[in-house]
Amino acid sequence: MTERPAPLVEVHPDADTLATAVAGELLNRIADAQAAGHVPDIGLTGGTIADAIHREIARLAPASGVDWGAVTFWFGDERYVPAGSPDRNVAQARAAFLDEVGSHRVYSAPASDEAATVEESATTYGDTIRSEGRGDFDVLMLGVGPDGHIASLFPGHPGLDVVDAITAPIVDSPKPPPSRVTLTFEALNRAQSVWFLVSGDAKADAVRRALADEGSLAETPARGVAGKAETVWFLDHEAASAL
Ligand SMILES: O=C1O[C@H](COP(=O)(O)O)[C@@H](O)[C@H](O)[C@H]1O
Repeated sequence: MTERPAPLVEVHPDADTLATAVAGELLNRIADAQAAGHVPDIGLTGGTIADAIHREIARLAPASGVDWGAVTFWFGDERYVPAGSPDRNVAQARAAFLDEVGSHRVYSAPASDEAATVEESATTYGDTIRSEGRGDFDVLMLGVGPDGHIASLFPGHPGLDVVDAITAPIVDSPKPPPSRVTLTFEALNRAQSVWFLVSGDAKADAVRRALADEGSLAETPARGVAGKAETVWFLDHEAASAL
């Protein structure tokens, strides 16, 4: 990775205030990009704090001035399960805000009833990124697991070693469901802004390891991603408690 700005840490009192702050900041970024004549590419994530942020986006959307037809949404990872499954990250985001705001520029890896294999799903998603996107996210949001995983890049997992590809199939994820598609480090590190979203004391040690001066990417995959223009860790007090 080329030299990147040092990460910033922004600590909020609790998960609710964190969600409101991130949602408001994202809406501002999208509106500013659109005002400058740009159609931003935004990377979404799954997970608990992401869901709270998405619901805040829906609440704040009417006053945001965002043109929902002029912003493209992607997912850092997706679960290879049937399209109707609530386990799909895209299903979670659609239910929380995408359907409500009427966003149609939404891309995720094909579901298990849309692609014959998880490998095919990963290849198709990579092709879609090349054909429909710039491959350079304006803002990429990433949840972080208690083990330090981001997207579907898990500690000690072969997915960490994929190079020369922007997507990878994951067949034995330690967190269910086992079959997933993830963006690789190579793709994640093309983002201008990377925002890590973390709440709860169960993740405090992962946050500490990710931000420590020394440490291994194999143990804490979150260490392997940084934005070209900025990296911000949005934390609540509990997630920041080991810093
Ligand atoms: O499996 C996943 O987990 C992480 C974090 O989820 P959380 O429930 O611990 O918040 C998420 O960022 C990732 O996109 C997802 O597929």
